[in-house]
This record gives sequence, structure tokens and C-alpha cells, in this order.
Amino acid sequence: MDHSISSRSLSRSPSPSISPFNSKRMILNPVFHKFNFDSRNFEIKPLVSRQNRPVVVAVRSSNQKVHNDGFVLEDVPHLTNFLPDLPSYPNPLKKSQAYAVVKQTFVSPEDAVAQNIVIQKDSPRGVHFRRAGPREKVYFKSDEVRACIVTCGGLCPGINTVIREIVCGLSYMYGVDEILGIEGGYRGFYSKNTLTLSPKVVNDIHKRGGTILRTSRGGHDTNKIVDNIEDRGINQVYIIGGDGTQKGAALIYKEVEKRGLQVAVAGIPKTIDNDIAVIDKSFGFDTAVEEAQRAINAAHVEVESVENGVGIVKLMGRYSGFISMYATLASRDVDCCLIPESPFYLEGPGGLFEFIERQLKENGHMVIVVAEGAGQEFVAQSMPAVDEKDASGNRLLLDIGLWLTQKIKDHFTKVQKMTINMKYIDPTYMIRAIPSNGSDNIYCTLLAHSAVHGAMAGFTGFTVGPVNSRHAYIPIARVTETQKTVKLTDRMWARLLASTNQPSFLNCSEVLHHQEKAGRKTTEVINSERTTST
Ligand SMILES: Nc1ncnc2c1ncn2[C@@H]1O[C@H](COP(=O)(O)OP(=O)(O)O)[C@@H](O)[C@H]1O
Ligand SMILES: O=P(O)(O)OC[C@H]1O[C@](O)(COP(=O)(O)O)[C@@H](O)[C@@H]1O
Ligand SMILES: [Mg+2]
Repeated sequence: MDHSISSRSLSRSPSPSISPFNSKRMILNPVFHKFNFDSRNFEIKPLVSRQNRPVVVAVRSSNQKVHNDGFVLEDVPHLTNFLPDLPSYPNPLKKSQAYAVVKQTFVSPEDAVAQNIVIQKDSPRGVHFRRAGPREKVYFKSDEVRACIVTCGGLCPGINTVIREIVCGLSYMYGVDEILGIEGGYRGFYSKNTLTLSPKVVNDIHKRGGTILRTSRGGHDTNKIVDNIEDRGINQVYIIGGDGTQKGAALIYKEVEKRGLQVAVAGIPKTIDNDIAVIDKSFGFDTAVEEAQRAINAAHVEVESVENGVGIVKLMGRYSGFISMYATLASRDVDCCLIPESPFYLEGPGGLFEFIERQLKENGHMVIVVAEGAGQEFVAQSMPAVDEKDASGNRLLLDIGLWLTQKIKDHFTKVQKMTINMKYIDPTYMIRAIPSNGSDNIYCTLLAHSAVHGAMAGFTGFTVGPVNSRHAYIPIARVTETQKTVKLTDRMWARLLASTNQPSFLNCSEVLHHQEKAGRKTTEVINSERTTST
């Protein structure tokens, strides 16, 4: 049986059925379980830890801590959790010419991906996720699949590639030919038209930025969306979007389960900010970092050609400074990188002005990269209180780039009486409104195919993504409960400080203290600055 280690298998036993969002955990006895599916006996081998400890299958709620020293599987739901009599069929990939020579076409039901791969000899095996990939059995007949794809939230390079590869994956691997594109994000389910998608329609779309399905913020109405899914007879829903979108996907999945519909809900995580928890990296991030090099390069060329040139490049990153950090490290032309996670100050010893003065004396020019979410509390103090949010409820950011440019200009011309040449470059949308590069295209393909294999195999309420380079099915709540931020105590940030030689603005104990609540603090600052400003 393919999903032998899942909570679903457990729910077939006399044990109570397990919902993916409750907090039950069960220990499998290290004996073989036999179930009869489709007149075939499948032998289910329980997983045991290397130390021969019983496996713990953890079905986690957002506040649960896994604290077992054995093997822990954080599993995703399966349609048979709530539709126990659902029939299964042989995977059509068995007959695929392309896969004929593959040594192991199907992922072993026991394969799991470890969240932590750096461990010590006696450390616990820790949390694992189900490995993504094709299964021997599928829970949909190809000609009965009616799939839909929706894209929500901000843009990101590679969305069109993901759309293309879901369509081509469904069509070429599984023979599915009913695929709908929902136009304009979540609200498109109930207020917009649909597009009929086929390999022919999507053939060239990966060469274009944006999303052919268009996107939107706001408009998530679970009941209306699921009503529409039912009305259209959709049974596979592919949802491409960031943290907000994935929260919406979890609600759709819950409603589908409540109504007992045979609908697989698969999330594909998207964000330019790379702040989605658990997964290694979000698609399009590398492309954006590459594109940011062009802006940084332009700033560098400009400022090295004038007297006392100071270039400021503002890059995206609402709560996390990954784009800025990686663009800085990649470029080597950046003298200072300011991110939301690392507080900074302008005046006095160890401050930004002192650093700029030193750089100008030594080099005659400098380049600063600033993430859009950095220093929001400063900008808020200099502006009247406003309370603007986007349609999804995300607070709109104040322009740190313009604020910083003005502050530096004022300080050096008025206080220091120096001639200074400021060049402010804001390539915000330019780094995300482009097609994905080659490696992101391949990454998007793997994400899309993993999602298709997962849905066909009957998994639902999951997000796909690489964990330590292996693609996995991750419970949606796991990727939405926290946001990934730059850790000031990690070696990557130290590498950045060493490469720019910028001040760290915090002493050692301040860093540790700040880091403890860094992610939460950044979110709090951004979400509260409008109301606290005077
Ligand atoms: N907590 C939530 N619950 C349900 N839907 C949400 C939630 N947060 C956002 N959404 C919906 O997800 C979509 C995209 O969210 P948004 O925050 O704009 O972008 P992203 O998904 O990229 O983070 C919007 O349609 C929004 O209504
Ligand atoms: O102007 P828009 O389209 O709302 O997008 C701006 C925001 O979108 C982002 O690019 C990413 O946000 P999401 O991943 O939530 O879509 C942020 O960096 C930025 O603040
Ligand atoms: Mg978001």
C-alpha cells in the first residue's frame, strides 16, 4: 500500500481517525499491518528508527511541539481519510515510454525526507515529511479528472512555468485533458471567467513573466470557492501562492473534507521574498537575485563615476531580507546591506553616517542595498499616521529608500558641509516581473510535477517543496505558521558582514536578544508602525 506510513493507514485500524490539524500522535507497533485494497494485499512495514525504536507518526497542530527521540513523520492528509471506500487504480506512468527505463518509477511508500540532516551520532532522528513523487496507485481515473489552477498574491518569476508544467504533467504523464485556469486569483472562482488549458495553450508561457491566469489579493471566500468547485465538478485544485494563499488553501481543504468531496487540494508555495518556512528556497528567488545584480551594478557604475557618490538600491523583502542579503553577497560591490531583521541607526559611533563618511574617505563612493521592510519604524516617525493595507490585509510599506536617501543627503550637505552625489535606484518590480532563469525553470517543473503526482495519488491539504534538496509533501499549516527570516546568528549573515565590512549595529548580546524574537518583531514593527506614529 503506497501511503503505508500515513495517518490514513492508521485511521483504518480501530484507532480513531486522525484529522491533519488535530494534535493526535500514534505509535505504530513494530509489527506488519495487512490491509486489503482492490483485492490486493499490501504489506505495510512500519518504520522503525535506527535504534529500533517505534516510529511516531505525528499529525501536528500549529502549536504542537514534536518531542520524541524516535523517527517522526509529519504526514499530509489523504482523500481516504474521509472517503474510506475510494477505489484506486494502477498509475498510468507504468505504461509510459519515457519512464520505461527508470530503475524505480515509483517512490517507495516508506521514503521520507528529513527536516534536519545535520545531526550528531546520538541525536534524535527528528521530523520527517513524506517524500514527493509518483505512487504505484492513483485515486483518480485519468478521464474523470477535472483539474483547475489558480494563482494568487504578488508576482514572482516562474509562475507561468509552474502553470505550464502542471498542465503538461497532468496531460503527458496521466492523460488528463480537462484543465481549467481560474482567472484573477481566489475571487476568480466565483466572479471571473475560466480558461481552458492544454499543453498547446501553455507551450510558450514560461518565456513570459507574470501569470497568464492573472492574480489578485483579497477575495478569499471559502464557501463561495468550494461551492464553485462543486458546481464545476472540479476534483483537483492546484493553488499557487504565498503564505496568505496557502492559508486560504488550508481553509478550502478543510471545507472540502467537511463536505466529503473527492477533491485533492495541492498548494505550490510562491513568494519572491523567500520567506516560506520549511522549504529550502522559493522558486523565482534565484532569478530575482540575479536581476538585482543589474541594479546594483548600475548604482556602482554611477557612484564610482562621481565625487562622493552614494548609491542606494531598494529591493523587495517585506519581513525578510533574503533578496538583499543574497544580492549583496553575489555582487561584492555593496558596502552596506540593511534588512528588516537587523535594526540599524544613523547617528553616533557605530552608526550608518559614520560608516558612510569612512567609506567615502577611503573609496570615494559607496553602495547601500536596503530591503523594503527595513527601518519602517524610522519612516513612520517622520510621517503622519496612515493605515493603509492591501486587499489581503497586508500593511503597505513606507518608502525606506526615499527616506534614507533624504536623510543621508541632509546629513552630509547640511551637517558635514560635504558635496555628496546621491543615486537612488528602485528596481522593486523589475526583479520580479521577469521570466524565470534556467535553474528556476527546472525547479518549477519539479514542484509542478510533485504536486500532480501527489494529487493523483490522493494526497490533499499539502504543500510541495524541497526540504534539504529532496521534494516533499508538507502539511500546509507547517509552512504558514511561521515565516522564514534571516538569522543574524547564522554564518550566512556573518559572511555578509565580513564581505561588506559594515557595522553590525548591535553588540553580541543585543544580537542574541534580538534574534530570539526577530521574526515576530519585524512583523510587529511593520504591522504597527502606522498606528504608533505621530
Ligand atoms: N488568513 C487567510 N485566510 C484565507 N485566505 C487568505 C488569508 N490570507 C490571505 N488570503 C488570501 O490569499 C490570497 C493571497 O494572499 P496575499 O497575502 O495577498 O499573498 P500571498 O499569498 O502571496 O502571501 C488573497 O486572495 C487573500 O484573500
Ligand atoms: O505591490 P504588490 O504587488 O502588492 O507586492 C508587494 C509585495 O509583494 C512581495 O513581493 C511579496 O509578497 P507575497 O509573497 O506575499 O505576494 C513583497 O516583497 C512586497 O512587499
Ligand atoms: Mg505573503
